[in-house]
Formats: sequence, structure tokens, C-alpha cells
Amino acid sequence: MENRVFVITGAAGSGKTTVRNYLHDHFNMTKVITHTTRPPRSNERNGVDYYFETRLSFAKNHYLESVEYAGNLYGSSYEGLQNAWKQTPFACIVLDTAGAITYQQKLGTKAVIIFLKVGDTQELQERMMVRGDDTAMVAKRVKSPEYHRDLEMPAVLKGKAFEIVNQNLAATKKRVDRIVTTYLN
Ligand SMILES: Nc1ncnc2c1ncn2[C@@H]1O[C@H](COP(=O)(O)OP(=O)(O)OP(=O)(O)O)[C@@H](O)[C@H]1O
Ligand SMILES: Nc1nc2c(ncn2[C@@H]2O[C@H](COP(=O)(O)O)[C@@H](O)[C@H]2O)c(=O)[nH]1
Repeated sequence: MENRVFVITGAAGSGKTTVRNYLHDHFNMTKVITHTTRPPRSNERNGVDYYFETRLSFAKNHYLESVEYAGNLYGSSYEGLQNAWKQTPFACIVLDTAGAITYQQKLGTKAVIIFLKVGDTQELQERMMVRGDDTAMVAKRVKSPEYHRDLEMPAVLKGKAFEIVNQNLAATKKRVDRIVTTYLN
């Protein structure tokens, strides 16, 4: 089976991590853990959800791509992807849309991009609050240009990425199943 990385992208709170975890649990895909200078949320653990970095330690890694999102740095390393592919031919990663574009441009058909859309921005904010995010962090995030940019699929990904409206999670999982199945064998 050819190596692929399933890139889950979309707005904050759209369900990217939920779908990434489904890919891991249901299709045994290895998760590529990325690096960030954002402080951990109460339920997040270093090395499991992210590698949590200082600005100084962040700068020491070699990135396939890195971005600034709502005031924090995020980056995914070549080593992380190569190590994931050593474990399983299919890997999965959560990226903002800028990162998804870079993966598409650098990896071509090895990157399978899935853009998650939630039309109702009020619902996105409610999902972040239900998840237990800090109110001030949510307010800062929804004011950021990155949050607004990621509400719609970027023009350069149109025709190259799958779009799923993640309203009903069961329906989303069925769409994901159909997409992944086309890459088996
Ligand atoms: N279809 C859905 N319907 C209702 N709630 C959902 C749905 N999908 C995910 N959620 C919930 O919404 C919250 C946000 O989901 P998740 O953390 O996966 O989003 P995300 O896109 O990874 O967010 P971020 O980019 O901010 O980390 C979680 O509490 C998750 O359980
Ligand atoms: N381009 C990249 N985007 C990344 C990376 N790791 C995470 N992300 C995306 O950043 C935002 C914010 O994440 P959050 O966990 O603070 O909510 C979100 O869109 C993530 O998908 C990365 O290495 N590169």
C-alpha cells in the first residue's frame, strides 16, 4: 500500500481532532504529533496531543511547514511524518488550511486533504466552550484572521481536497469511511 497522510483541516472547533482520532481508532492510522508554543489545555498531554514548546525550543526543530495561528506557533516535522510511515502506511495529521496547502504542494497525491466545514460560527464557538476552552482564548481565537480564513476551503485546494460538512458526526464518519476506502489497495 502506498504511503499517504490524511490531512484534516478546517476552522477551530470544526471537529478536526475528533475525525483524526476516528482515523486512528477505526483505520489504525498513526497520528503525526505536531509542535506548538500554545499553552496546553487542561486535558492535553505533552507528546500525546502536541509537543509543547517554548519559542526557543520550537525554533530548534526542522519543519516541513510551520505557521503562526492566533498568536501561537505551530509546526509539523519531516521526522514526525517519516516515523509515522515507518509504523503504518497511512498516517493522519491535523493542520490549519495554510499547512494543508503546503502539504498538498509538497507531497502531492501522498497527502489526502479533508476540509471540515461548519457553516454556523455560533455553533463552532459553542463547541469550543463545551470542550472546556478558556473563554478568553476562545474570544482571542475568533477574532484572529486565521480563524476567519479557515471557515471556507481555500481556493487553491478546490478540486484537490474533500469537503465534509461536519454537522452530524455519524454522517461525517460514513463520508470519511468512503474516502479512506478508495485509498485501500
Ligand atoms: N459533528 C459534531 N457535532 C457536535 N459536536 C462535535 C461534532 N464534531 C466534533 N464535536 C465536538 O466539538 C468540539 C470541538 O471538536 P474538535 O476538538 O475535534 O475540533 P478541532 O477542529 O480539532 O478544534 P481546534 O482546531 O480548536 O483544536 C469537541 O468537543 C468535539 O467533541
Ligand atoms: N499548519 C499547522 N497547523 C497546525 C499544526 N498543529 C496544529 N495546527 C492547527 O492550528 C490550529 C490551532 O490549533 P489548536 O490546537 O490550538 O486549536 C488548528 O487549526 C490546528 O489544526 C501544525 O503543525 N501546522
